[in-house]
Amino acid sequence: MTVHAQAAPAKVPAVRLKITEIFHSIQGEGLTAGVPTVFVRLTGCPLRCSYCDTAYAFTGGEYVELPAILSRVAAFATSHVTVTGGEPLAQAGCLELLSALCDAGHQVSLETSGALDVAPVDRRVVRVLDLKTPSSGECARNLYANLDLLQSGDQVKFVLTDRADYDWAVETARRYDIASRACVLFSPAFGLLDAATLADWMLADRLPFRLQLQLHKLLWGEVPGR
Ligand SMILES: C[S@@+](CC[C@H](N)C(=O)[O-])C[C@H]1O[C@@H](n2cnc3c(N)ncnc32)[C@H](O)[C@@H]1O
Ligand SMILES: Nc1nc2[nH]cc(C(=O)O)c2c(=O)[nH]1
Ligand code: SF4
Ligand SMILES: [Mg+2]
Repeated sequence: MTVHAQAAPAKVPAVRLKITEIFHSIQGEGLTAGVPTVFVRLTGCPLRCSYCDTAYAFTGGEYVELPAILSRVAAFATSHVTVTGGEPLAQAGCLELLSALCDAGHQVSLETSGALDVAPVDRRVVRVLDLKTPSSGECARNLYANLDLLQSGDQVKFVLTDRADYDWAVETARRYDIASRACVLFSPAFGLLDAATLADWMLADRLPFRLQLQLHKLLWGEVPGR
């Protein structure tokens, strides 16, 4: 009897993502501020917001395969995980990463600029959607169709630099009735808009939105990996 050599199974290339850093910190933003969290920061962003505090993630980074990312995250033994960047959705493998983190039992959130479609994001992930304000210089990139995809627990964030941004954010939140779909966060651009001034504007206008300060910067200043 002739024995035929079996063809080796085709090798499926492992998903790999370009990573700037994976670190353990206190969640500084959004509804879980204060909760110990692991951050996975993906490299690269197609936007250039004027105030961006993470320009060091635009370039560089190292490719890491998905299983290695999962074990680096697991090593921190922490339930909450935030995938951020750069713009995480700019890498196709981000979708698989998000699902794999959920499958591993983590409570996962995604920080995204709102410029890319969130439709394919795993339903188990909390979406923190930034709507870029005029002073960011990237307002034209906002994908408003994303607002129709928000689910309970999701958050919409406006980072504000001045009064014109504030007025625009109030009007935009009203026009799209965002508060009925998600928690609305108003955050001062760090060092550019005084937080107390923003708080006074919000109180004067009786806004039912949440003031968000970047807790990690109050704790440690503006340093990478925090
Ligand atoms: C660095 S971005 C990464 C995720 C995504 N690219 C985005 O813009 O949402 C994470 C969050 O930090 C916010 N952020 C960046 N620079 C900031 C600053 N100087 N002050 C306050 N928030 C800032 C962004 O608006 C965004 O909500
Ligand atoms: N501590 C801490 N909390 C954060 N929440 C969102 C962050 C981000 O850069 O997306 C961030 C960050 O960079 N550090
Ligand atoms: S989208 Fe996010 S990472 Fe990109 S420039 Fe704007 S704030 Fe920075
Ligand atoms: Mg940050």
